[in-house]
Amino acid sequence: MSGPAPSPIPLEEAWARLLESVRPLPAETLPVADALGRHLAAPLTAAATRPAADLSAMDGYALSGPGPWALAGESRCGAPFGGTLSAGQAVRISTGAAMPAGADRVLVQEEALRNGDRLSLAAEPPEAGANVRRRGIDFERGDRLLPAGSRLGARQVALALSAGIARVAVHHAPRVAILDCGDELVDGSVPASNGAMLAAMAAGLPCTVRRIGPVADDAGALGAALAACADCDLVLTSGGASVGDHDLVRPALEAWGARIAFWRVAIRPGKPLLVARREDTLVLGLPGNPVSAFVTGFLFALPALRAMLGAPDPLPRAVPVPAGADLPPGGARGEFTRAVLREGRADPIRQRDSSLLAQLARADALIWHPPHCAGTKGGTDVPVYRLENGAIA
Ligand SMILES: Nc1nc2c(c(=O)[nH]1)N[C@H]1C(S)=C(S)[C@@H](COP(=O)(O)OP(=O)(O)OC[C@H]3O[C@@H](n4cnc5c(N)ncnc54)[C@H](O)[C@@H]3O)O[C@H]1N2
Ligand code: MOO
Repeated sequence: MSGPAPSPIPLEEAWARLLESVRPLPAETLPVADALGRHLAAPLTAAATRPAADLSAMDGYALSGPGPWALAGESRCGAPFGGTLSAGQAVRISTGAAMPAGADRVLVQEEALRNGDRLSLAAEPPEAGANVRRRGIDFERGDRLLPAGSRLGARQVALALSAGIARVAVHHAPRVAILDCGDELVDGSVPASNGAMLAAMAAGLPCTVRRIGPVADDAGALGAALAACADCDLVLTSGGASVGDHDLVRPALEAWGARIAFWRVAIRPGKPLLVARREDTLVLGLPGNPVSAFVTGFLFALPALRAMLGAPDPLPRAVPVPAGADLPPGGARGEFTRAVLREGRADPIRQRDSSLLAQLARADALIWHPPHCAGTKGGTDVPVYRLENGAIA
């Protein structure tokens, strides 16, 4: 790609082209507890039935037939009652303990009158099946529990372990390199905060991160830094992505043999975003302005990582939230306005300069204002991306 800078492409097109450029990484098999945050490479199928037997849902007495009853023993978790009850017999039972053969209901202990080994009712008799969890009501062995692509969070880890699954096939964790680019970062006159910020954003996902640089605005230095990233799945650069004389990321990528998928997106902040691929390495050239680096990291780098991890739906999701104030009509670029969520509204932050970290740090959402949209009255629902969790539930 050479000559004048191309026209920025719409956000939706940029997202589509990004997702075309990313494939889930190959699968590996891991112990379930080590697979936290990974996405399944194959469906999860129950290897056991849960509950494995009929269980009591309450502490009380398992009953056989009408009362009064004679106590015949106890069923505890891990120590079930071995015999079979006949009508007029009961056993003391704990929550989660196996129902004895011959019993069909549980009387909760608060509704029982006990006199030695004799048991009678203090209230209405329980109906047949009362307070019993039937075998297999959660799932049966062989049931399809989760489809391929599901993310293993805390609840899914618990489900897999409960279903008797010790190891799972998941997509590999991406290897990420993060490069800070700019002479002012090398000489220390500007702290290289973008790299640390992007590494912190990536840390919410399973991946390994290598920080490189700061790298000088110099074709040789950039080329050497990129060459050190050839084994990575994702390379994030920040800075040097625009059109100035010292914005060398694009030519350095081309010299390295990368193919540019697109450069420049019609969003503010974040217009200079560049996406390229070299063999199995995806490169996202993020703009240097800190808010631009954050917004493009949020909108493109986190989704790219999620897609590599095998997420079927890796893009952030907007939710409708009433705008806390009037918003002006949209321009040629769609605008991601930093906002503070307060009392169910998204209060826009007025300052738009993409270098302002103090405003970014107090924001907890982005309001999306599409290109050329009409002005919006305060109180009207607008699409809002929550910043926590990368806007993924
Ligand atoms: N003539 C034009 N100029 C600019 C355009 C344009 O279209 N035409 N686009 C503007 C937009 S929009 C953005 S955003 C910036 C992005 O520029 P670069 O990606 O080339 O970034 P730099 O020029 O290298 O740096 C910009 C700014 O950010 C600071 N920076 C850079 N890296 C870091 C880092 N790792 N940590 C903290 N801060 C960093 C750098 O010191 C600069 O202040 O271009 C506009 N210009
Ligand atoms: O797009 Mo730049 O990111 O506006 O400042």
